[in-house]
Amino acid sequence: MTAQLIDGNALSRKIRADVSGRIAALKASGVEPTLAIVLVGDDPASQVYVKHKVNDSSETGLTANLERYPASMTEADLLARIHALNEDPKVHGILVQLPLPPHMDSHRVIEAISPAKDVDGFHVASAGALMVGQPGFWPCTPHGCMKMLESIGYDLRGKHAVVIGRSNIVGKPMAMMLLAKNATVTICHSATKDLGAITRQADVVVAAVGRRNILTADMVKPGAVIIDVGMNRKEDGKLAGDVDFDGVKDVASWITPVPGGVGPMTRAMLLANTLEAAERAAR
Ligand SMILES: NC(=O)C1=CN([C@@H]2O[C@H](COP(=O)(O)OP(=O)(O)OC[C@H]3O[C@@H](n4cnc5c(N)ncnc54)[C@H](OP(=O)(O)O)[C@@H]3O)[C@@H](O)[C@H]2O)C=CC1
Ligand SMILES: Nc1nc(=O)c2c([nH]1)NC[C@@H]1CN(c3ccc(C(=O)N[C@@H](CCC(=O)O)C(=O)O)cc3)C=[N+]21
Repeated sequence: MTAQLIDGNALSRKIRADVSGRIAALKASGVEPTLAIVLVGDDPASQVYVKHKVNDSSETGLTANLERYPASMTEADLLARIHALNEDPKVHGILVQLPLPPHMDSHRVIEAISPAKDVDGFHVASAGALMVGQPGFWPCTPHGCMKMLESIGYDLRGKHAVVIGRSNIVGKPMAMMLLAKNATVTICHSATKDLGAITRQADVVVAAVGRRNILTADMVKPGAVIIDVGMNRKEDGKLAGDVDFDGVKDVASWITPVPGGVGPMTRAMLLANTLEAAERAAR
């Protein structure tokens, strides 16, 4: 069996086109949807990601204001800047690129963002809203994964979904979203014993660890759907996910590639969340 590809580039293009149309409508009513992107320090990967986000924004008609600060910036100064952005009615979304320099407390920084502008969905209020099923911003990566499952018409009800990884920004919210769609959810992490015994029972596996080949063909039930969130650099500098793609594609029914899978979807959902923030502010 050879799995079909869930093409994140193609799906994100559709979502961006839809977002783009809604942005144009909002602009026609006099509102300029605006995202503030705050980058502290000079982490090379963060620079690349932020550049992507700025390009995505301008392509869809969103105004992205990139603010760059030196790694030496104090946490107090960053918090003051966030408070100013919270108060600024022209700014609808605030994204503070992670990781922050080690002398800063990321939790404290994220909690400073107004939940109404938390387009990353990282604030505790956003996490709580997701958990209890109230409206709020959903973290972009797991939300993008749900859109990918939706795009293949996959009905999660009663299915066993296994999430590998339990971070606050990917694994845990992913599990909540799958649960909300009536899947039976298992969350695995670094203390999980015999990961393969669990993943072999899965109808859907979401791998979000950050380690290559965490999921190999022998760990996959024939016909399973595989979502690969991982982003790793190979020795040759190329990107690879957490899944042994070449092996698993012969067992799975659907699989997401890396690159061109979850990554572009994460970026599309950021645009969608920012538009949503602007639409709410306009109401
Ligand atoms: N494509 C995209 O848009 C995005 C991709 N990513 C990528 O996704 C990956 C995960 O990101 P993130 O959630 O932030 O990472 P974290 O490092 O915060 O979390 C990794 C998780 O993997 C678990 N883990 C580690 N080793 C194992 C193991 N051997 N078996 C099972 N579980 C294990 C950890 O367990 P424990 O909790 O016990 O330590 C932890 O819960 C990374 O590669 C990251 O680059 C992230 C965000 C967006
Ligand atoms: N506040 C904050 N919000 C984030 O959402 C956030 C963050 N900080 N810090 C870092 C992680 C990582 N992340 C990615 C998003 C898209 C791709 C992506 O588009 N990847 C492309 C390839 C990009 C390339 O070529 O390097 C792909 O998979 O096809 C990757 C990684 C968002 N993150």
